[in-house]
Amino acid sequence: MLATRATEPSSLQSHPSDVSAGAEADGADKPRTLLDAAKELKKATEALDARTLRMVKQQDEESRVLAEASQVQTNALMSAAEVAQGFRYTDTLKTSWRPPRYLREMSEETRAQLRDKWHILVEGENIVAPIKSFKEMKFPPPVLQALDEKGIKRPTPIQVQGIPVALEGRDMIGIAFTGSGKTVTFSLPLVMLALEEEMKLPVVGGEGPFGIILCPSRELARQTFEVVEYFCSYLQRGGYPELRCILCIGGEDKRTQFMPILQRGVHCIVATPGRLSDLLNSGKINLDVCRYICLDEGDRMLDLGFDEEVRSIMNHFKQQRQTLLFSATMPQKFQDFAKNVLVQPVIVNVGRAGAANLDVIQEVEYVKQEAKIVYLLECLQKTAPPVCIFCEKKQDVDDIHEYLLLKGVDAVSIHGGKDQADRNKAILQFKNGEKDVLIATDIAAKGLDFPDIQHVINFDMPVEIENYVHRIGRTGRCGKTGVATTFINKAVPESALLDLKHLLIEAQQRVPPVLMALDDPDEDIQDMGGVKGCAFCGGLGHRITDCPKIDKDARRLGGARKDALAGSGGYGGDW
Ligand SMILES: Nc1ncnc2c1ncn2[C@@H]1O[C@H](COP(=O)(O)OP(=O)(O)OP(=O)(O)O)[C@@H](O)[C@H]1O
Repeated sequence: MLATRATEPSSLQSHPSDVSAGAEADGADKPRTLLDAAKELKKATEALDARTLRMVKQQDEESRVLAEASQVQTNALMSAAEVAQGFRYTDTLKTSWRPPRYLREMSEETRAQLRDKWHILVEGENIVAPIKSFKEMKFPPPVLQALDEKGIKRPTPIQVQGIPVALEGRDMIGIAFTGSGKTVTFSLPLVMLALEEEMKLPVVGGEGPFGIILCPSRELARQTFEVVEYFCSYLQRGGYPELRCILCIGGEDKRTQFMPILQRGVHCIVATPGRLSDLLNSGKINLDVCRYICLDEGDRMLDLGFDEEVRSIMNHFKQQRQTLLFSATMPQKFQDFAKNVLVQPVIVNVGRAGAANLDVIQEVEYVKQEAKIVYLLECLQKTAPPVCIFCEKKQDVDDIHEYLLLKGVDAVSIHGGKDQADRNKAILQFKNGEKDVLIATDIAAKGLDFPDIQHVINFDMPVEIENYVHRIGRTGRCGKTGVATTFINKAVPESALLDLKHLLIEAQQRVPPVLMALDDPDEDIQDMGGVKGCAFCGGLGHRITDCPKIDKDARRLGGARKDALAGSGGYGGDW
């Protein structure tokens, strides 16, 4: 019995079996005594204890770091009154929308099979069946026509499940690859809610909105606003009532922006958090009848300095609202925390949150710092335009822009330091195909839908792997393929390189020798407590205790929030 038990730990650890092999070699003809077996067992147990202790310590430390880091995010989704009173809504909101009868009667087993077919993972209770066509989602004819004319014939997996969940009024966390059609998933239910309200009782001056969509950048807000307006305009042309939408973003004149519309009553608002929060606090807009809020790039919104603004917006709700969070990157633990504040939420997940879009061919090249700008020109030859170049620093954006113009490349650039008119013009020219190359900071990395980008070049590797996923996601959108090239060198922190290595492995891409040679984190630690990689940012090459993002948050919580972020050339306030 003792001898059998002694062999168990040795299969888990290399040391004990080495010892045992050594013992056999030393005295091959000596019989193994019970004392030998007991010694081996002791050694193996000690090694096992040390490993368990290390893992327990790591898990404790992770829970502590995570609890601190996530406090800001969770509270941001509740109003001050709700937090103070410990008040929770328990029932989900109801809408008049119902799926077709045959879907209502569909067995759980068939629902699960359909979800498997589309690679959709769901979590939550009483989840509506996935619906394979927009017609069966019961959109009115003008909406179906609008979709069709945009080339949107069949729903993508996130739409198949996400749209019915949102139409039913459920709180939701939607996670799907970049370019997989999340915007339509949260915009159409808002339009339908506004239409239903308007048809019940027409909006009067000063009233509304019924729903808001928050976006982390002005450019993304404008793009989403255009999508919402597009559907509303088709409805009106099709004989339905006018639905009025406004875009509330910084850097533009408020009066011309929307004052005349507010005087007539507004149905939908698309906004950046800073500007909307200002307008609410100054009493120009109210959320008295509002019952829908969607945070696009929800995780980024709450961890990049918008938490105060989001919380301040939440304070203006007078009733229960439907809350939706969408992103391509939403670490497991963020989902766990969001689940605590949403009301019976449904999580709809297509692919691992934070995974790269598989339609993007990812190439990584070692380029010395001083050679990067010259090599960039060669790299631009890889594909036809349009091409996006991303940099961490505003200064690099300006330098590359100047260099490419000198070399005769038709390029435009944007970053947070440019004035809004220049930013709008650059985006418009690039979207229209008038310019071949856009050079940008992460300001353009999230959510922007440029048609048919062929190639994304990362002039430098972002420290946060999520930014990498969003950047390369500007290409390979909605079923098309694209290429992403990333320059790396000694200046890139090892944790970023490790995250990149594991992301490439996951996406079955070629891993260059320089990344292959990196020492991986301990395997036990890599996949521990049911969390693969970092619980906070989703990076696969490090744990939360070494997360580069938490460092930034710590600085932020220390009071230097906007400055620290503004310096990065990326986020910061309402940009
Ligand atoms: N069902 C569909 N069929 C074809 N094209 C679609 C469909 N749904 C959306 N699209 C188009 O796909 C493109 C990408 O959609 P969208 O911008 O919503 O992606 P996303 O998932 O929000 O990406 P990101 O994570 O980068 O924000 C858009 O041009 C959109 O019009």
